[in-house]
Amino acid sequence: MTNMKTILVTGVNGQVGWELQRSLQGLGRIVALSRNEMDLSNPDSIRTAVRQHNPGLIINPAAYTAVDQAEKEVELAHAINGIAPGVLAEEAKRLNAPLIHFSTDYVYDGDKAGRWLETDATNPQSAYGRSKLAGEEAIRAVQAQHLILRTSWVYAARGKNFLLTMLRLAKDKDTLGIVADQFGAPTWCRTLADMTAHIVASRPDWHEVSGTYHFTCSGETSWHGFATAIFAESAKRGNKVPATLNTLTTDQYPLPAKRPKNSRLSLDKLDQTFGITPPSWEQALALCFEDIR
Ligand SMILES: NC(=O)C1=CN([C@@H]2O[C@H](COP(=O)(O)OP(=O)(O)OC[C@H]3O[C@@H](n4cnc5c(N)ncnc54)[C@H](OP(=O)(O)O)[C@@H]3O)[C@@H](O)[C@H]2O)C=CC1
Ligand SMILES: Cc1cn([C@H]2C[C@H](O)[C@@H](COP(=O)(O)OP(=O)(O)O[C@H]3O[C@@H](C)C(=O)[C@@H](O)[C@H]3O)O2)c(=O)[nH]c1=O
Ligand SMILES: [Mg+2]
Repeated sequence: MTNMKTILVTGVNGQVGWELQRSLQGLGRIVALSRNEMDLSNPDSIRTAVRQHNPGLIINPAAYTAVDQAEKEVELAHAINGIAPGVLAEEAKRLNAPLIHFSTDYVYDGDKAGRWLETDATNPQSAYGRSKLAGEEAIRAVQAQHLILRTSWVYAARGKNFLLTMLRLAKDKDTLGIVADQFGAPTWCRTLADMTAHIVASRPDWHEVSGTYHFTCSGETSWHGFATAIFAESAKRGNKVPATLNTLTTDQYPLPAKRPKNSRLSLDKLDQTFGITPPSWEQALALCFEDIR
């Protein structure tokens, strides 16, 4: 089709960027760029690439996602996660195109009793979380049409993630210790990509829906619960799994960056605005295992 709009996707080799190419098929002419084609740490590179393709929609799943490393590379993380989203928003505004951006549960401090609402105060506890919050604020300041989609605990059958770390550790360890006092929703990258495509396909009034949304699989668990489910799925497929999964407290697994204890995000706004009820994290995990085989 000649009159299909161009959809520009950043970070094509990332977990979510990779799946977006697949899920967006048929919704536009997809231009999915790697770091070589658009370097988010360089605003001029961003402007040049956007102006070359003149997209009708920009989707930005690219990010600096190494949470512990970000404590040491604060400036680089800030450039990619904090500055670049604002530049993309300015470019989107010039083109009168919406920007769909991904953010994180790590913008919250994790100290709430119940599920977080999008209207709750943010208070990031890590350099990564602060950089992602800066990116959100930069987008909102531009006042372009945008969706900021806060997701959590993203995994895939490829890339770097907790699921693949667990499967790797299982190969030579019989006992693992896993944090059991941090709660959230593991989210399959394909669920994210499919829900994003669903929103795009529904052709919303972008001005009306502009704003910030929680965007995860349904349900909740701890990292220990997630690991337990991962090994249950893996064992079903005849793989060797650890005999013992010990529960750890956060204090027993010290890391450079502080993680939120409660990352449980309310999905009510997503349902009310777009009529989306995400699959449970358990359902999505089983489907992801089909993809690994
Ligand atoms: N992973 C998670 O658990 C969570 C992620 N999120 C957010 O969701 C989004 C998607 O995350 P996910 O797919 O997991 O991320 P990944 O780490 O899998 O992918 C990130 C992508 O960003 C690219 N990238 C990094 N730096 C640059 C740069 N300077 N210029 C251009 N591209 C760059 C990487 O490129 P390259 O391949 O070359 O390294 C990579 O392809 C991000 O916004 C992230 O903050 C939110 C909550 C949880
Ligand atoms: C490998 C391992 C981790 N853990 C714990 C540490 C930590 O609390 C938790 C998760 O560890 P990870 O380092 O994989 O997760 P982390 O990199 O913090 O994952 C985060 O990434 C960013 C990008 C986000 O936006 C977040 O939503 C979240 O997904 O599991 C164990 O308890 N035992 C282990 O053997
Ligand atoms: Mg990590």
